[in-house]
Amino acid sequence: MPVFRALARAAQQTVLTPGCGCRPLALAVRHISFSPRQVTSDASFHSVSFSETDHPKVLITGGLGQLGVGLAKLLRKRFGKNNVILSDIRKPPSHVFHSGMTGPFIYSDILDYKNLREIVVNNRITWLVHYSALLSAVGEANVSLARAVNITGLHNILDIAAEHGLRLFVPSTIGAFGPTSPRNPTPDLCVQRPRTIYGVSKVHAELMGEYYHHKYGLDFRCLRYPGIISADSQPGGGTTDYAVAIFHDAVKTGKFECNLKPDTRLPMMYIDDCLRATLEVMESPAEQLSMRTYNINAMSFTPEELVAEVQKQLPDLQVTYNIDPVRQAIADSWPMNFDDENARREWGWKHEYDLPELVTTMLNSIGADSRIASAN
Ligand SMILES: NC(=O)c1ccc[n+]([C@@H]2O[C@H](COP(=O)([O-])OP(=O)(O)OC[C@H]3O[C@@H](n4cnc5c(N)ncnc54)[C@H](O)[C@@H]3O)[C@@H](O)[C@H]2O)c1
Ligand SMILES: C[C@@H](O)[C@H](N)C(=O)O
Repeated sequence: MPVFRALARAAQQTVLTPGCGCRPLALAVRHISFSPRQVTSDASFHSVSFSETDHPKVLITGGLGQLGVGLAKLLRKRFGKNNVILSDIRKPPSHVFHSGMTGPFIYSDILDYKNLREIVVNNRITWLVHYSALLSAVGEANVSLARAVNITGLHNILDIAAEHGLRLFVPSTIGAFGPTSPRNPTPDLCVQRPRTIYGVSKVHAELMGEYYHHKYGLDFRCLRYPGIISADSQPGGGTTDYAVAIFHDAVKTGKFECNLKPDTRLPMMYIDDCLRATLEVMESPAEQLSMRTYNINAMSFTPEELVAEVQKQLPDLQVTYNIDPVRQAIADSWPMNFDDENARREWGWKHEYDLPELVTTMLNSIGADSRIASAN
């Protein structure tokens, strides 16, 4: 048996404790002995091949967060509902779980390497969208968990993707930049010295993905998302969450308490643009991509500019400010405007929602939802 297959087999026997990610020795053994390039170049090991015309079989990790269900919906429309598997460690709401309506959901902890591999093999996965993460504010409140999920979890994902020849999407963020980066605008390539565990883990993800691409040929693709604004799903504990909360509070109570200063400028995007960008970069021919990590942007605003736009439609909205020092310090270190000209030029990125369009869409959607709720 060739040495690399013996090593790969030994690697397969390394089982990580679910939810723990704290067995450095086991990890070290796997990472020293396991070489994705050797395994993927072994045709008998990497036995399943797909023709160009096959639909991808997609696994989304961390799929019950703000973005995953929306992405699954978009991809299922495109590739068929059974070709997109949503996974998470949380219990799915019934409309997500009942596959007759939507598509498959399974439990998957990204810290459990063996379970991840089983899912990829048993379902013949070809694309992996890795959404599991702890966001900026939650990460600062629980650094060791953020380190495990965002860094150890990413290592598992990279190895699985390289081992099975997957196309891998990992989102990065405006939070991958820090106070020494140019902030207005922030280009794709510049100093990246973030001051949060979230930002550090995302720079690590960008660099590891690019390294695996160059060293092992991994088809790694990454977009740095701005703050994402959605009506149907709640944000998971980030610095930009205020820009979602304002719409719900404005419709339900007519009052909003903002946790960032009125002049804090951050790049933002409506969820439909974000998910479409993700599909577009995943479908782009490799020769169109001169880089593996791109900034994308749509708009940039401050709380007071957002409030003014919402008040055009809800003039009675009352806003107060009660600053959260943790979130404010994070926001003050992040880009104010994002330069995404490489994405626009190379693979045709174009946003559809600007600030007025965003506000109208959010208020219509939340207003309609609450009218339906009160009628019921
Ligand atoms: N939402 C945004 O504004 C935004 C902006 C930039 C980048 N991103 C990135 O996009 C991705 C998705 O973001 P989101 O807003 O949906 O995040 P979210 O916090 O709403 O959801 C993350 C999901 O990860 C899951 N998760 C946590 N630990 C896990 C584990 N051990 N195994 C499997 N799943 C686990 C959680 O249960 C949760 O459902 C993240 O990587 C995030 O960094 C999001
Ligand atoms: C910007 C993004 O990464 C996330 N919404 C956060 O604030 O943490």
